[in-house]
Amino acid sequence: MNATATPHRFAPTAPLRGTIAVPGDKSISHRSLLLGACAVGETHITGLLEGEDVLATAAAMRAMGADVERLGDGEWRVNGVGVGGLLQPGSAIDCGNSGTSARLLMGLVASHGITTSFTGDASLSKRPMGRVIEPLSLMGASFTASPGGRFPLMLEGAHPAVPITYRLPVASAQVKSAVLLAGLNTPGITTVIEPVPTRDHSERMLRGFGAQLEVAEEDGARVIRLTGQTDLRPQDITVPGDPSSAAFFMVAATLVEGSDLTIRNVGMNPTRAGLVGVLRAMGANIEEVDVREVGGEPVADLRVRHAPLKGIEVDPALAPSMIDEFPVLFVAAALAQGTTVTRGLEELRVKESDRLATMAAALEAIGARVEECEDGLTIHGTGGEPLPGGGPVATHLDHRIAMSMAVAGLVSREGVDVDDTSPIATSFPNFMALLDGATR
Ligand SMILES: O=C(O)C1=C[C@@H](OP(=O)(O)O)[C@@H](O)[C@H](O)C1
Ligand SMILES: C=C(OP(=O)(O)O)C(=O)O
Repeated sequence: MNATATPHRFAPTAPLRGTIAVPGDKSISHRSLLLGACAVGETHITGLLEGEDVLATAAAMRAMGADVERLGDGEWRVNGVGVGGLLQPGSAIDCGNSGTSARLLMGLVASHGITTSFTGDASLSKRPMGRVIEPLSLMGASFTASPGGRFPLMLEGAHPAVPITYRLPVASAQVKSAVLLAGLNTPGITTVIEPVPTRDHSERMLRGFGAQLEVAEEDGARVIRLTGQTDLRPQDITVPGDPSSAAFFMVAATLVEGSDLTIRNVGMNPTRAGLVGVLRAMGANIEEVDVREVGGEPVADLRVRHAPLKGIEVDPALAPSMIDEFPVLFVAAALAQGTTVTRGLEELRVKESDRLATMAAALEAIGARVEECEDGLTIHGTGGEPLPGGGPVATHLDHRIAMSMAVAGLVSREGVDVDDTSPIATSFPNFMALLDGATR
């Protein structure tokens, strides 16, 4: 457990009602700062997620010469240094708990004449970095990593870097984005081949910033070609609400009887929205109201009313479009009628915690019936009966485990003790306040 752990008991509550808005999308927030820093002139951002992960990216961009300023709630201004203009930071780049900061920043630094070390917390220091070290080494960067290709590590950027064609061996938007960001300051064309599509915010935003980027469908794969060393134009960015944060409220309102909750302004990019379809297939009542486009991303208000769920087999092909939502889906499955089977989720083992093992242990600790296999969980639901509850459940510095088990507490008999809620601040600082407000 974390030295400054903040335990909390989540007890059964009143139904979730009214209207809430979740904070800005974490992936888009990181990228707004990174790309804003690579443009010349002023990028203006509204709705930026002010979670610890994104603040780590903001601090890194400042340390490398960008002028990054908070103007108000979620409103930020970035005066960039231009493509290739990043400076040597004065000290190590601390990525905290954030895999996205770690991998995207390594990509950016890899094609600059910068030598710097990267550090992170105990969770990030266990996560694999070999997946970005490999392509960035092919581009000419050199690395001295901790055993197993882990943090802390030292990166010596290549200047000039070498353009590569890289086929992603793992479905990861972070690896794709690391190579593309390295490609920004690399002469020639950097190509990423993506056999399994992952979130496409980097491609959308690079285009929005004026990068020369083309996406083609070739032999069943997405092929992304970026021409390096062209200027980026500063942008006005409106960050939509994070569907991965909305997920906790979608599941909570579905499970708690009597709930009728509207979640405003949720990003519905098809590469992110897998959970909505899966919950609907289980019987959830989720209505998309006022579907619109905000800042180049589809957005909707979601009205979620309580509905009984039934277990299903989740198509493994959906995994990338809901990769961060599985912990809370497991909670929904634990309350469904019948069995839910998930497979193809080996990536969950290398997130902030091993999310298959952590969720299996946490759900079992509160009385759910779960079987864990190498790449998924099989969960036998209660058919709507509350789970017994109990704990304390171990969250292992993983915000999504903490929030998922908070939702489980709402539909338990005794409540659920979560050993540490402090990691919630990495992605959803006002989670507890929104939950209190919606259940009052
Ligand atoms: O690119 C991104 O912003 C992210 C990609 C995903 O990670 P992987 O690329 O490791 O799948 C996701 O789990 C993470 O929360 C954010
Ligand atoms: C996996 C996650 O984030 P990251 O990889 O940025 O730590 C997440 O937010 O669930």
